[in-house]
Amino acid sequence: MEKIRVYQLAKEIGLESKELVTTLQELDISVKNHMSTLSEEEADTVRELYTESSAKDEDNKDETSQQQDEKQEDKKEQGTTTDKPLVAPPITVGELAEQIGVESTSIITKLISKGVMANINQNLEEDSLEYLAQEFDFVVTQEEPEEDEKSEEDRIIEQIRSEEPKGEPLERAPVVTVMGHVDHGKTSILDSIRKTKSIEKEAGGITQHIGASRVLYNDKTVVFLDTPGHEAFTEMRARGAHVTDIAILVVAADDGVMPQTVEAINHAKSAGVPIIVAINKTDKPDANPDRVKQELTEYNLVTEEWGGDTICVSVSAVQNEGIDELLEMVQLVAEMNELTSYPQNTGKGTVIEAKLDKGRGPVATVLVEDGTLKVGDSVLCGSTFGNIRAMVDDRGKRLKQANPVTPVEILGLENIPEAGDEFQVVPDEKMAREIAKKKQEKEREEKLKRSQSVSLDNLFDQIKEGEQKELNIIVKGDVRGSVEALRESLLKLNDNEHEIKVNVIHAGVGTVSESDIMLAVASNAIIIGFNVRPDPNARKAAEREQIDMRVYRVIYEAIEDVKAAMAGLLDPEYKEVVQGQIEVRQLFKVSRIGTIAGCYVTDGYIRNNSYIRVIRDGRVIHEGNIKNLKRFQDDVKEVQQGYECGILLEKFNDLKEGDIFEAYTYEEISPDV
Ligand SMILES: Nc1nc2c(ncn2[C@@H]2O[C@H](COP(=O)(O)OP(=O)(O)OP(=O)(O)O)[C@@H](O)[C@H]2O)c(=O)[nH]1
Repeated sequence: MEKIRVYQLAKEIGLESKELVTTLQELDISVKNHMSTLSEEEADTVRELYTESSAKDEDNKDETSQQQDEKQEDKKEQGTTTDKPLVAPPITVGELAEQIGVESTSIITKLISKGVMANINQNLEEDSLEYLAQEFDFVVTQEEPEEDEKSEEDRIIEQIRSEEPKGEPLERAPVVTVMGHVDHGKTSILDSIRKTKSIEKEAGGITQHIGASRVLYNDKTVVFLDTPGHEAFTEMRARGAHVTDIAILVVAADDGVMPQTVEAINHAKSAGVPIIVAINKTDKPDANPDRVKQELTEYNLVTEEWGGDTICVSVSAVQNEGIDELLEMVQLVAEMNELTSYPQNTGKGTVIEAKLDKGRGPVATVLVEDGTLKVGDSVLCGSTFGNIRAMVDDRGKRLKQANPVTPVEILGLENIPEAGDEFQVVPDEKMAREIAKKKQEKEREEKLKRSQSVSLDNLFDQIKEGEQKELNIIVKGDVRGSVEALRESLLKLNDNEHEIKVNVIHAGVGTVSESDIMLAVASNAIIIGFNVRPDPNARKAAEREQIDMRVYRVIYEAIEDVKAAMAGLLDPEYKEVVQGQIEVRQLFKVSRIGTIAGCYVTDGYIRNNSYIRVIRDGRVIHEGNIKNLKRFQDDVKEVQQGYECGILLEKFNDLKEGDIFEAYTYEEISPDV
């Protein structure tokens, strides 16, 4: 039987897709969004309804809301406030999802069923929040910070915002990030979109690479962030910025789902950003889009033609094919999420990138997400400030003012802000300077206090204090089998009666990378590695961001540690401290002695009593002791970074050039007083 998509039927009967989705849901016809399909019969019912009886429709609505009211009453009666999560407004859909541990899409769906259209970056109104509290079992607190605890900055910004929103909301352009595995064609898709749809075609300008660019499709603008990949996306998120509205996941049709595809899926999901799949390279003879769709189902991305609600578009970036449909889908999803802004508000938004230009001083590209930014405005931008001296858009055009959502390069800041920093127009420069100074001090203090990120050591205390209701874990391992085994065992911990829920937000094969650390920061997660080590940059990032990262060689031990931490029984007396990284450059086989490794200390130092982990291609292949540490002919106690040395390991000779030794030791943890 012929099937029809919701948006097609909506077009046919002259309705907005979202209105039709709401009506269908009220009629108990199971649809998720505009891409869901309807049977001929269901479509006919709807057609009849719209031609015959709109009154009946109204009745249905009343009934549903009455039922909902009753349900809410019931819940109110049963409701206790003891162990429910506390949620304090103002809060966005995305933040709420994170706080109460549900998918943002579930919240959005619930809101739609109540006739409220929201996207994940939208602040929830009191009514909606109360309604969601009933549905998801949390408690809304009105906990405002004590008046005198509020910083000057909060007070001023609050005052500015208290007069908002001003005027009517206007539809705003969606902001899109392209993600996917290396070489699957992210840049090619972006290029093809820009080449065929760039606004410059109409305006005659020249594209400037300022970090984000606009394209025009169906007379509507779509903003693309120029740096593809989930790393940049999550780095911004880790800094608290929620810029992306939609993620395009690029998967090459001849290669299928690869490790970074999975990473991108999990990064987008944990941010609650809707995913549109672009199956690329469909021009290749060995392209197999069906295999890609099949593989995606493993990650709960089921294409709508197979009954799911994931939009998959076949494209060929090199032949510019499918690009129109891809943009059409982006606009449909944007329409469903009802992205709006208030151009009459004071300008605010997010920094996309920033640099120091020799001639022009600090230059930042910002996305104006709400309000209007004008030349001459005083702005607070992260912990710096300034007066906007000039603005240039992505076509190299000088602007006097910028509306949402325009990417603009701004000049006039005192210092270089960071990507992900928020900017806000404030009444005058003096105020901006004062607030910025206070903000810098506060940031310094906060940096010192930042040990509050979750760790197995403080988990139990946080559970007791009600701060932690779930434990997010990122699992990395050497082979898929062990990653899956570890993931499943961790999830089984949910069967026990612990007061905390374990979520594995990402599980992947390979070393722990910097992007895993960023995901951990953005999602307040710990990292468990199995037979893999972090790369040096990841280790430094984990230290800087104070992420709890643990590496095991036995699955059972990892599970036991998490279990013990949940029960408050983890009582580590020692912690591992990495001393240095050493590269094996040459091997000397000496009979009766063994293999001596000619090494170079690339980072830190090594001692003759260090423990050594031998790492090959990111995998741990041996752990043990040093038998001999030498500089030339002499035994030495320590060798520092930048020096060569000879190392003979105890009980291990199966070395290869290029192996990495990680030197480490254990330090006693002084008991808390
Ligand atoms: N045949 C064919 N080749 C494509 C298509 N899209 C991209 N390629 C090729 O695939 C290779 C990788 O494309 P990129 O666009 O650089 O891929 P990417 O995902 O941005 O790669 P990284 O930036 O390295 O992560 C290039 O050689 C492209 O020419 C396509 O639709 N068809």
